[in-house]
Amino acid sequence: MLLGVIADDFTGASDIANTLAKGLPGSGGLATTQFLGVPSRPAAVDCEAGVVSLKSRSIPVAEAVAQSLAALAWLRAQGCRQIVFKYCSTFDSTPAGNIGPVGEALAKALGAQGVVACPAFPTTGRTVYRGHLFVGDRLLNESGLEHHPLNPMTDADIRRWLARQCEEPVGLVDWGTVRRGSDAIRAALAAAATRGERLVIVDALSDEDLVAIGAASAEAPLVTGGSGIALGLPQNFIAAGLASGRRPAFIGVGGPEAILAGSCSRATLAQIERHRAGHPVLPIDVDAVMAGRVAVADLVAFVRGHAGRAPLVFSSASPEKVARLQAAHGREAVATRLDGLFAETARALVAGGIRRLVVAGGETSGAVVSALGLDALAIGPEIDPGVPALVADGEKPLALALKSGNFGAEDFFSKALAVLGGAPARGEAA
Ligand SMILES: Nc1ncnc2c1ncn2[C@@H]1O[C@H](COP(=O)(O)OP(=O)(O)O)[C@@H](O)[C@H]1O
Ligand SMILES: O=C(O)[C@@H](O)C(=O)COP(=O)(O)O
Repeated sequence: MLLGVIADDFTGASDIANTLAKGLPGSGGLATTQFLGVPSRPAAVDCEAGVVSLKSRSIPVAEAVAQSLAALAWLRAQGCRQIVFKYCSTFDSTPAGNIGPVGEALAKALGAQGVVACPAFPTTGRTVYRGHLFVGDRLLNESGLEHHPLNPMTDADIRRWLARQCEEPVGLVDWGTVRRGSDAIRAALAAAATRGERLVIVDALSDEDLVAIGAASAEAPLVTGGSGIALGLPQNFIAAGLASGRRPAFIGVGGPEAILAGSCSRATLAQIERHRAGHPVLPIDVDAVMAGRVAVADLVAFVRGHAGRAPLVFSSASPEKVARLQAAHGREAVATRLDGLFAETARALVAGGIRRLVVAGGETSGAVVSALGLDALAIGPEIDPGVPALVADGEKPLALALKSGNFGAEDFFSKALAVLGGAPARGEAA
């Protein structure tokens, strides 16, 4: 394995796996596998990039650090020459962590200083300018992310936000330097390292900026960021003759389908509205769940009763409703209960024959995929930016889409089911 990624949630892991598998147009990507948790056995010999998916974004700092270091140890044992720490393009974290502590721990373990920290993902509207993160034309803290159920993002100055999580000074490479290209970026990172800056926010406004940052990082033991930070990395290995850039063929999976949504993001709410116009949907009554009046069997019965019509079950709700539910039942308690409900429902559905499963939400996807007991996923074509089709091999293959809350066009759900079934994806000839 050439490149190892430690991702702090499962949707984020498939997002960066997609970037690495795709590579740059014309030059190809790396043969990439998404692992679910730290594997207990070696990777296949033909795996060039391995993405270890953790569920470490919103857990206590010490646990996140320990899990990330365990992932690092496994990736190094597979021979990785470079490590990426993947976090959210909207920098989801609390002032207590976990991006800073995990980033610093990995950097110390690898002896790295002046480490890139760049969540930019311009295709989905995330850009970084003078250390401030924008979502579209809004600052992060006015983008809707300030209402996130677990990690409300209330400061767009991510250098300041990261510094609150870090023990060591946080640097900045501004866009004026980035636009001068990879040599200038490399020199600025080296200067940051000599000043004792362990993590360095790097501005990026476009894919060209990210490719330049990737080229500047060819020899870096560690880079950190959103999936955009991986845009230029496969090319470093291909240019060095270490990888071929060829992509394995994707074979879709037919059979019964279900959609589960626990994300409360704006994008997911809009996708639910679009889907409910033509398909059966079951909104979950969260108060009833908390009172024990709604259970797995109710959700499973709904999906089975609407087989073949792309049934959707969702707990997603507006910020006002989420705030009311959290005040009534407790933030953690609601999230734990709902994540558990989706996980058990998915397990029952797959045991009952579901072969195509779409899940919306990072925490939700982590809970679902963990419950399914899968250990590795092959990366298929991109459904929408940041969301690939995934296939778990086995006696009966299972096709999955794990959608980050904020990703995907309004017609995402039905499009995802079609691509999982083998229909042509974005940019592919019919
Ligand atoms: N109606 C609701 N009220 C409160 N919390 C909810 C509700 N629905 C889902 N949640 C919780 O909110 C969290 C959403 O996070 P996640 O699944 O990561 O979505 P996203 O990808 O949008 O961040 C989950 O832990 C989920 O259980
Ligand atoms: O970087 C991103 O935006 C995504 O890959 C991601 O991590 C999103 O997380 P969720 O919104 O929790 O799915």
